[in-house]
Amino acid sequence: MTLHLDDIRVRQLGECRYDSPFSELLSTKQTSPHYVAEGDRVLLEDTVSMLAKHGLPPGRVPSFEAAGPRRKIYFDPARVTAGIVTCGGLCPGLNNVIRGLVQELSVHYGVKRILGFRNGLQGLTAEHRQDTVDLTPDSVRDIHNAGGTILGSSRGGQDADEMVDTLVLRGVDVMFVIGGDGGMRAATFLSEAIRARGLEIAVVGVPKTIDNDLPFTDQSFGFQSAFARATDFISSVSVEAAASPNGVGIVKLMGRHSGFIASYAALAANGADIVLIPEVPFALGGPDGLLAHVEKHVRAKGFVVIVVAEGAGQDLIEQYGLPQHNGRGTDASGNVKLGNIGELLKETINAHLTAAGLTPTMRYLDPSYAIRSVAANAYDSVYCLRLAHAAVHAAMAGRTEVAVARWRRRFVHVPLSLMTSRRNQVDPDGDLWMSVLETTCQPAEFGAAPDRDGVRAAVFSA
Ligand SMILES: Nc1ncnc2c1ncn2[C@@H]1O[C@H](COP(=O)(O)OP(=O)(O)OP(=O)(O)O)[C@@H](O)[C@H]1O
Ligand SMILES: O=P(O)(O)OC[C@H]1O[C@](O)(CO)[C@@H](O)[C@@H]1O
Ligand SMILES: [Mg+2]
Repeated sequence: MTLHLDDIRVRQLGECRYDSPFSELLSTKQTSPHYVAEGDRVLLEDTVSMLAKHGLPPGRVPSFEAAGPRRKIYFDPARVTAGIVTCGGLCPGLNNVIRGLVQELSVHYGVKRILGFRNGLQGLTAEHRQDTVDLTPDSVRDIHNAGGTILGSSRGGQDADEMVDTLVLRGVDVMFVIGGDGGMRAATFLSEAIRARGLEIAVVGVPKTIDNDLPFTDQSFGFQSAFARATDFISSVSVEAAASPNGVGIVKLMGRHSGFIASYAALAANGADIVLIPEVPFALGGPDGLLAHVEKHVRAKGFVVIVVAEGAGQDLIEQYGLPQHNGRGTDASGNVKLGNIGELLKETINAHLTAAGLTPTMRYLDPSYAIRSVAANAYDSVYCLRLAHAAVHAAMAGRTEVAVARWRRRFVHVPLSLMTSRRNQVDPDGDLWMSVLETTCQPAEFGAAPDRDGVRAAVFSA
């Protein structure tokens, strides 16, 4: 996907006429290696060859608006009501973001009224719109020590116009939507409905997802905490497998379409022999297939450790005739329900090794929600706080239809439409997957996987 400068421009509600509480602090600031001045921009691409390909002068090269406080702001803080909602699956750091938003809005900008909408976007429906929580620095003081979200979250569709009615009826001027790809999509539709009515309500997204499947952000918040927890399960399974006759350790980790958690956790544990992700199709049978490799490991060292992302090998489930493990339909948000690749691996490996005279000891763990319900670690806590600060600055400066993100280590404004324009996935030709291959010593491909080219084309055409 080729992006041009105009695709990356951020919408602004109007001229910034009020002095920002940060104007004095900003008076001497200019771009340095550690700061991007508000008039400067952050490059989309970061290699010489990618920049050269544009053949454009620096001012025309695709770049993001820098996040951060402005000298002048759009809203008069004394008259602002802010709204906050968390939606989709849980993610470490949701409470940290809520706390950061509330503190920044109250303490620095002097915003008096902050409404927390409950249970995701459901909280913005007509039925639930009055059931809000008043958020104050006192009420959020200790929430960052816990996982989950004090506001609750949910999946399921809502009508954009009904949500706009809620914002109008509750007097919300700036709305913060903390969500994943679905949440960012919903925020986009909400913004469009606001624009269609000519309302001056800023919508700012804070992208979250443990899957790290959102584009234009180095890593989504909570991802590090989640994969750190996942690492513990790989270590446990490795210990068990190594101590068992013909031990087979399998850990199935979240990651519907993107194998980042499986890849990073496997690198962190540095004990996996095989990592399977949705982006790299694989074959089970045949001389180079997965089963033959599993057997090789068990014969050579007595055990094998496999880390599998839940979205890996979905094409195999039907093919291997295990209908009980097939996915069925979609969830309330329209996300595809996946088949259980962990169960398929367990059954086929068990059958294969038994037939080969190596009756296995199966050690299978599916930590599932255990990795995303944890509190944010120290890294994510800092990250969440800084994202929250950036989101408040953006909203108060009248930026809208925008998400805040960290891009190439700088905080930037990304148009919401870009946040949902494609999915972030592990590139089988990229350096992360290369590190996985270097670490596990697994082959680049297991056998002649069905539709390898089709899967790759669909994933990496973006
Ligand atoms: N295309 C869409 N249009 C309008 N609303 C949507 C759309 N997709 C998702 N949403 C809404 O956004 C909310 C969150 O979406 P979803 O449940 O997919 O989680 P998410 O934000 O993608 O987070 P995660 O993937 O981390 O669990 C849901 O309430 C859902 O109805
Ligand atoms: O059961 P739920 O809440 O739909 O969550 C499961 C899904 O959510 C995700 O963690 C994304 O939030 C996926 O990796 C996972 O499949
Ligand atoms: Mg999602």
